[in-house]
Amino acid sequence: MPRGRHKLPFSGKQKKAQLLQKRDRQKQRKLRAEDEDDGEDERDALVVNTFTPSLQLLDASGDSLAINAQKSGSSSRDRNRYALLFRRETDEQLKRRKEEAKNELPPVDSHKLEVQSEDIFVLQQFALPKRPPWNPSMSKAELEMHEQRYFREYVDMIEREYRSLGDLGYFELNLETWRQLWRVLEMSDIVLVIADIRHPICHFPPGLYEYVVQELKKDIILVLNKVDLVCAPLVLAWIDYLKKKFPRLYITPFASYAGMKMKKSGKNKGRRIGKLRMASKSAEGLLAICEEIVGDKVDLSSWRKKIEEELREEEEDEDSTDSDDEEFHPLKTGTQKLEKVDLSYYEGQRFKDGVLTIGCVGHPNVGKSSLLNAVMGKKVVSVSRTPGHTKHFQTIFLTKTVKLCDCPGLVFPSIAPRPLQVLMGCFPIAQLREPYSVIAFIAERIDLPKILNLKHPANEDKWSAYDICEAWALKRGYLTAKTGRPDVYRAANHMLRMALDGRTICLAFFPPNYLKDFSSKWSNSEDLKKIEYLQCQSTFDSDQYFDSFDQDMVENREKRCSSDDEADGDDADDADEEDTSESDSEFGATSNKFALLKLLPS
Ligand SMILES: Nc1nc2c(ncn2[C@@H]2O[C@H](COP(=O)(O)OP(=O)(O)OP(=O)(O)O)[C@@H](O)[C@H]2O)c(=O)[nH]1
Repeated sequence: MPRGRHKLPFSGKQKKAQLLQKRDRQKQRKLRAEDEDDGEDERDALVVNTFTPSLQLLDASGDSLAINAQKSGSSSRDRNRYALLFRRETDEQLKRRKEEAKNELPPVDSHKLEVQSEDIFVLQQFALPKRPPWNPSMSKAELEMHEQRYFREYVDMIEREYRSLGDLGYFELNLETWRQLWRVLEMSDIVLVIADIRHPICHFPPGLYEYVVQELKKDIILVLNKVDLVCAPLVLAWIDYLKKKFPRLYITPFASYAGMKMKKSGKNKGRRIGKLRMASKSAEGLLAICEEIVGDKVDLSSWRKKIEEELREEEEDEDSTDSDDEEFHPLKTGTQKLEKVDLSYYEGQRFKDGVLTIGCVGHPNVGKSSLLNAVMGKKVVSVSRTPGHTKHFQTIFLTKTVKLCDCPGLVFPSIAPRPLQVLMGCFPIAQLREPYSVIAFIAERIDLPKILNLKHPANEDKWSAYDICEAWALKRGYLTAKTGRPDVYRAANHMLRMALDGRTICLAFFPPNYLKDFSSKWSNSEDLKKIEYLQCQSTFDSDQYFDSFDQDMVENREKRCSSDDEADGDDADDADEEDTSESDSEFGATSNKFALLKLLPS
């Protein structure tokens, strides 16, 4: 036992009392989850109570909502300060949305999936609060006051300006988190914006691009992550759209889990089973862009060596039957050849000490931490399904000359509809008070009853979001303990987690004209193979996927979910559990049927 720590005497009676209390707490928690309304109230009370003085800056109106706040302990470092913080919705808004979820859904319309940047981001000049000017003579307290005043004005202005433009979505109200972004932007030589390929433009504020390129005069790379979740033509279409729209942007597709799942037998035997390994092909694409940007200013040979070693190892693992595989060259997605930007003004500080600093920024849950792990080839930062998991920026040396910096996710102001923001991972599902409108949002765009093979609870043809939840609750056997009715809240929650995960329910958006140009432009493109290679790296087994195309996939998923459920529990906190590298490994193979079959949503 460490010196100075003595075990306190603890009687059997006390132990019994403690166990009874624990059981009581568990019972209460279960009841709350069963009772929809009570559960929601409790969740709100919980998060609001965790406010700390540092967050009360924005809480004067009493309608802010802190997400993922940790309980303050006696520790002097208060972790609450890094909680996601959003404006709370009113009870009327929630009530109205709940009622609307009972309305009949319109027919599924694939054209609703085509979106452009302007649909989401307006008022580019206010894309983010920029660090206000300061000078070294300011004291720490003065600086903080100055930043707080500036930030309060920024928030007021955003709310004022957006009022006439449409519904302002959730956006980050926690100054501490924006400070983290400022710090990462300042220290980075290259800014890596990570976006989820299912809705890339929703994760990429044009104002951030302008700020980094024009004001900070730094290079910016957009990483389209999770490409294993969508079909390859869609990845190409997004790259094309984004390149045209943002000429100075470098873009690279990425699959953080491409190298994760290792087979125990067959073609990949000998792999490090269940362990995370480098997403080498994706990392190679990223390296190629960094080499183009830094030229001879930083020696990136150690990074290249690391990737080549990994590739060699992979090659050795490959069976001779793979010899017909084409040689892989990363997709060239550099910027259009434009004049080089004048970098002289910060050239002195650039690549400090011969080190390239790459800052990973982006919305919560887009996979920033996973990308870091995938580039490193091992688990160096923790990953979670719950948005807002990363609370403080972290730096990691990839090699002696390359430093990676993981910034906490934060939500930029936009007019993205709130249900979409939930699906983008900006708002933790466990904290939702009203999940039905998000189900409606999905069901208006993809055929949920068909995907989940649902039977209408009243044997009708027309569905409402509520019917879908009820049908899923019945299918899964989710019943409330009190009344034995279908537990629609729990069913909705479960479906939303599947949608976030993206394998069974995958709502992916398209760039303008994608549907029109699909056959002529995207489905036959020569670059498709390069994307497919990333998607299927190491583990692709076509038989496996084509055979299991039908309902099996949903059924298998369901089976896995039922066993998950015991671990999941009904409690909102469950979503906070960290994904272990073991559980992540299930992403190894591309498991979205649409991704592999190049299907369009029906
Ligand atoms: N299918 C798939 N899922 C991924 C990929 N990368 C990340 N994910 C999943 O996305 C979720 C979020 O990943 P994180 O790496 O924690 O995301 P983050 O951006 O660091 O999140 P914050 O901590 O909220 O800022 C996790 O459930 C990951 O398993 C990928 O390439 N493919």
